[in-house]
Amino acid sequence: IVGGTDSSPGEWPWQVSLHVKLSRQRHLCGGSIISNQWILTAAHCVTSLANPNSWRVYAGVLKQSEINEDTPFFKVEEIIVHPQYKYAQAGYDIALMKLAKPMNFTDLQLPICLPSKEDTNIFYTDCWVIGWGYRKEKGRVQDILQKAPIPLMSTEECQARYRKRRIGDKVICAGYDEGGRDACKGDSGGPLSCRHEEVWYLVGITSWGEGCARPWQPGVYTKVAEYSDWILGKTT
Ligand SMILES: Cc1c(O)cccc1C(=O)Nc1cccc2ccc(C(=N)N)cc12
Repeated sequence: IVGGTDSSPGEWPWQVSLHVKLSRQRHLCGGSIISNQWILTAAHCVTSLANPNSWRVYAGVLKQSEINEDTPFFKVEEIIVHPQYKYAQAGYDIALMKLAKPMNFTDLQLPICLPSKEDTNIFYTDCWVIGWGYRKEKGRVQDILQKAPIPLMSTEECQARYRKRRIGDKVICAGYDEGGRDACKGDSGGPLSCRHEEVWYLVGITSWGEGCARPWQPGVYTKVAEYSDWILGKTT
């Protein structure tokens, strides 16, 4: 996250850290708890490593430094990538991870609500992007989970800023024209969370952007409301 601040314990209980363990282990992406056995993330996070056994899901953590060989994690039983995904900029950047065992919910690990597909007309005004990603383009993974408030942008405004790209209706953009606050590499797969009438909704999944926090280059997020049928079809 560029231009963010430290989160507090339990502030974002649906945020998970997705680690890959090969010879070494490291944080690759964020993800969101949507039920006791399912994590929603970005397809571009998992296509690099489709083998479920290489992944470790850490829930209820605030700092990466909390994670060591003794820290409990969830194994992944199954990874489902959207069938139309090719690469992030082309959309469909969404994937599901099924945990090998259902998790117990605690104050530090809880699910976030999915928006209903009809809610495409709610205008969210209290949205935040979170993650352990870079604080600048040539950065590195951060220790303390960062948060930043980000205003949503209309598809027309977003298309006007990304003239060389096709900004479809299955993505949602968020950012500041003056730049300075945005998601970045390492935040991918994490939630764009919006609070509406005291309830938090998973409005977007961090997907891509031209650089990070550049003026006139907003962040592009998978619009979760457009995938509720797909998600429910795969998880129920
Ligand atoms: C290509 C690249 C890097 O190599 C390092 C850092 C950023 C980038 C980059 O251009 N964009 C990005 C690469 C990977 C994930 C990203 C996630 C979010 C955003 C965002 N701005 N909301 C930009 C990303």
